[in-house]
Amino acid sequence: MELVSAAQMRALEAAGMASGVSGVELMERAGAAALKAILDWRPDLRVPRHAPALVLCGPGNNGGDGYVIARLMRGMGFRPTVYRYAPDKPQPEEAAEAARRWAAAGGETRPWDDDEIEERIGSFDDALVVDALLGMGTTRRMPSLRAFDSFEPSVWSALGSDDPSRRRHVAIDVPSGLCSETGASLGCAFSAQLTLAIQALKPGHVLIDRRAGGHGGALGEVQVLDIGLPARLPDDAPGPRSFLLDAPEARAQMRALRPLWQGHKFAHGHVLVPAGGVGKGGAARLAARAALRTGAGLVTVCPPPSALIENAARLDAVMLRAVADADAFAAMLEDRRIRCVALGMGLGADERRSPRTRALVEAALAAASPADAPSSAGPVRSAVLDADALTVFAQDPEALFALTRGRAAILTPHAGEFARLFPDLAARLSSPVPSDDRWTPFGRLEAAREAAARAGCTVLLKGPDTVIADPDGEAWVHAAVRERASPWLATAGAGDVLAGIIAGLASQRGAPRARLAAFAAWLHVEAARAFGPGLIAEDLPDQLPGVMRGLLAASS
Ligand SMILES: NC(=O)C1=CN([C@@H]2O[C@H](COP(=O)(O)OP(=O)(O)OC[C@H]3O[C@@H](n4cnc5c(N)ncnc54)[C@H](OP(=O)(O)O)[C@@H]3O)[C@@H](O)[C@H]2O)[C@@H](O)CC1
Ligand SMILES: [K+]
Repeated sequence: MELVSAAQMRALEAAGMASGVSGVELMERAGAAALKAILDWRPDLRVPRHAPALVLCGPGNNGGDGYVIARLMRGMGFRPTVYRYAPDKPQPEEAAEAARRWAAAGGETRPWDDDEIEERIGSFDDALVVDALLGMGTTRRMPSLRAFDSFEPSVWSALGSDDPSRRRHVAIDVPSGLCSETGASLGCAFSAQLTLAIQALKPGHVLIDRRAGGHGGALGEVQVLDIGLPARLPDDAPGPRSFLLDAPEARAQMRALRPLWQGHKFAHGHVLVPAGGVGKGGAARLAARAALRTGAGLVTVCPPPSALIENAARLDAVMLRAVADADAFAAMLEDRRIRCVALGMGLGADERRSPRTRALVEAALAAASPADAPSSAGPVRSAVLDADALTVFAQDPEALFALTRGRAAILTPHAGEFARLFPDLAARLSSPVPSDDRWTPFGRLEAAREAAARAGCTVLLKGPDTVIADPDGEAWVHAAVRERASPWLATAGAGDVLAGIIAGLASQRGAPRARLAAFAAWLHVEAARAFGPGLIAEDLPDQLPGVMRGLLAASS
């Protein structure tokens, strides 16, 4: 599913209007679809028709949606009151028309008043609250709105009102104060129990912003409302494209692998996983097993000769070959059947071990295919760099980027490794939204894109909301949030398994890399969810066959 930026949403809206639908009609559709969704979500609200409701309307078109909802609710017998925020600000034409229609229908509009809103909420804790203050047009820090405190989850749980049957806080498009591009809470944000995204999901619906200085802001359940705009972005829509790796896409990725499973084991590709020395081989073995379980034809763990016996005692289906140094590794890489090298896991980044780690990285990248190799050039060979393969370049990230630029490579940093390679981007990601005028949204998508452009290869920034970007700007988000949250993945070695899954997929299909890595993140999370509590990293690879079988069954 595509994640649509505010600028792209405007292009979509313009395309809809060019096909003859007016802006006023789009707003009417948005309002009607929102009210239907609210009543489907809480069918009990259909019954006591005189239920009180507060509709919080802002100065822009998000507010316009609110006036339409208020009018339609009134027509159904609700008693909504509109609170107008920033009443002196001129409204766009469509929103002004929606406000006129509301007034013509006899609706009551009151100026914003924190005390009054708080009081109303206090006296009607069963009131439906519709937040239509700000949507995609939020460009700067929100002033602190005391009334928003009344909707805070902690307040509702203290009142005993967080019981699912009493949920009533609905945000139109995005909770006001939450940046639709990044998910950042811009100072003060509405806490919703249901968020109704107009026409498409925006990045802010799936990204988690961890920066300090925000207050409130929750999405609750997220639904997308189709208001009849074109399903696809026009070709000339601005900005790079972003996608969510959701269940339909995971099934499509699985279907794309199926034809590859009919050939010889070498047709599935051979993966090499360099390992650390004595006592340090566990991480590489975890990655190797995951690569094999994901469908690599052959997987070989390559420890230094001193650790050969130890690894031999722990491996069966995974093969083993000692690699004394980078020259021996480079010689091994002359075998064209090797389709992927995954390295960094357990290799070591301390003074003693980093020369070997660095030399192996250099050899792996020198042997990786050019990123833009045509399919006529034969199978792609990729390199997956994780953990110590990244950390050894902390003092000199440019030296790494000189090797990765233009190569079929995937860097898989977690937040700490990302900060070592891209300290300025990490600092921007965590700095509070400035209180001065306009804010240029900078979130995980922007950070991953910038990192991929710098490194000249694919970058996967790990997290519950994993973001993967290619250097051309195409980006994928894999969101293990809400119903797909998988707290069990916070276990030692889980990252090694992810590197192995990526390698297993890359050994079968070398491209497109960002998409493939996003699918790996999906498999990784589903494996964790399939196992559930008590998960340790060793359990993950053996869950993969069941997860993949499930995807195939769902897509046949
Ligand atoms: N596109 C579509 O297909 C459709 C879109 N629709 C709806 O339109 C919504 C987008 O509408 P929008 O563009 O008018 O922006 P919106 O969020 O209402 O706010 C703009 C106003 O807020 C102000 N403002 C900004 N930041 C602020 C702050 N921190 N604190 C205070 N004020 C702030 C800003 O002021 P300015 O920055 O201009 O000074 C301006 O006055 C979209 O989310 C969806 O709900 C549907 O109706 C139909 C189809
Ligand atoms: K809103």
